[in-house]
Amino acid sequence: MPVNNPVTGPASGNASAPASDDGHLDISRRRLLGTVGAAGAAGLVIGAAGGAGIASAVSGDDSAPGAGGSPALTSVGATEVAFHGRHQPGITTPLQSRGHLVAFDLAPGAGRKEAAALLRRWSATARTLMAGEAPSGDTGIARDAGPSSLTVTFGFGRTFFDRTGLTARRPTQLDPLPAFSSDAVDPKRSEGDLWVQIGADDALVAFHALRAVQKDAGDAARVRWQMNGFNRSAGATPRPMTARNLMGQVDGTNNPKTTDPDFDRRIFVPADATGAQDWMADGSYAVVRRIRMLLDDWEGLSLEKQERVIGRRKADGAPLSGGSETTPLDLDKRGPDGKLAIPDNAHARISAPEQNGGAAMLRRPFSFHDGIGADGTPDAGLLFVCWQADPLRGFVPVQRKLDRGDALSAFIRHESSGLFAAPGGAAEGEYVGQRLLEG
Ligand SMILES: C=CC1=C(C)c2cc3[nH]c(cc4nc(cc5[nH]c(cc1n2)c(C)c5CCC(=O)O)C(CCC(=O)O)=C4C)c(C)c3C=C
Ligand SMILES: [Fe+2]
Repeated sequence: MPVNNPVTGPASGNASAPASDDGHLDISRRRLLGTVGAAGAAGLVIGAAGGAGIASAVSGDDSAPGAGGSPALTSVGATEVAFHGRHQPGITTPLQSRGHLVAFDLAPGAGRKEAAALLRRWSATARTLMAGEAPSGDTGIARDAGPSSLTVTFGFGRTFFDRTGLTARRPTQLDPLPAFSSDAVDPKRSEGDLWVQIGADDALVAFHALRAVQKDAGDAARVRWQMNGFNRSAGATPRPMTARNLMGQVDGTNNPKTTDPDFDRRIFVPADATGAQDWMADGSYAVVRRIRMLLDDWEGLSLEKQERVIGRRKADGAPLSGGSETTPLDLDKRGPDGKLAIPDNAHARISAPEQNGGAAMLRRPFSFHDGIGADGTPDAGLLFVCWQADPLRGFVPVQRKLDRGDALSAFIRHESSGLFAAPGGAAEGEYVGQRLLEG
């Protein structure tokens, strides 16, 4: 499958079945949603052509295109991400074009037992849907579509541990994020006992998963907040390119790459983690921020000023110090006028790891647009999701620095915030979080 997110590069293993490095199953023999009904029909089976991930119908005569059966899936629908693996899916998976973020609070009276049953249900549903199969009693929303790179990722918020009697197993990494001076955070749309991130390359597949997750919650948990996001569709550009955000910037260039020697150390909790975070082995911490963009103000800036706010060219994302998109920033370079080529308050300079004691995170955002306000301004921006082995060595130092002097601050507003511990991936026969809930 063409990767629409070169920033994350080839991702680390996430498949127990034959899979590529990024957890996409190259050879998929799954029943399509809608073909597996109550009758358990011998449904259409797809096979993704090795490597390219292009689907072709191989089930039998009546499934061939034009023969009265369903036509082959397109490449977008055919791509499957493995549920089981060392890490949860949806962390190093290439950005999908649709996303839903949803936080739940456990219902009054629900404790560890109910939470364990819920995670077991959610994991079974995620596994089924990610394989392109239909759960029993399915809504049919995603009928006819393939897995479409669906990922479902689960995390635990700070408050989960007191509610389930697991306070002793709460890692210090879940301590509240510090308050930042530019925060305008709405507590009702922040945090939560449990968090689910859904991503897919098809809007109906993504919504289908959201409904399934909500239904599975049953009496055990209630939705606290929910947000919808999007990214560019796979195949929209002539070649795979780094995503753009709603300010029009190329966004994601300097993300850590899975091929970096220190990638795992920066993004994932070590496999031999001990103490209160032993259950977080191979997991990662997600910081989630709904960041509103003040687009009228931003779009009022000249191109030159916009580029100086970020420190990169808008057209191709190249640093203002020269080169192409992937050329490293030259933070010392000065122009003929003696001024720094990348201004001292440019976002890319301030957030660079070398300016923050090596602090790094894997940014994996979705854009959002929730309509136009009475004042005519779009309620739009970035659902900023970043992953790291420890927020105190990732998001926190960088945001502290940005808070003090980022030229971008005048054009954005952090409106909600969450910090969640996403445990390692579930092995076959396990559910996500089992080591915490049954350990
Ligand atoms: C605290 C972390 C960060 C927040 C919050 C944040 C918000 C934010 N960023 C952009 C646009 C861009 N960010 C870019 C780079 C970049 N941003 C962060 C961190 C936060 N951004 C980091 C760590 C980096 C990489 C720095 C580096 O290593 O050089 C860029 C440049 C291209 C790129 O490397 O991705 C853009 C563009 C927006 C619009 C935004 C809030 C809405
Ligand atoms: Fe940024």
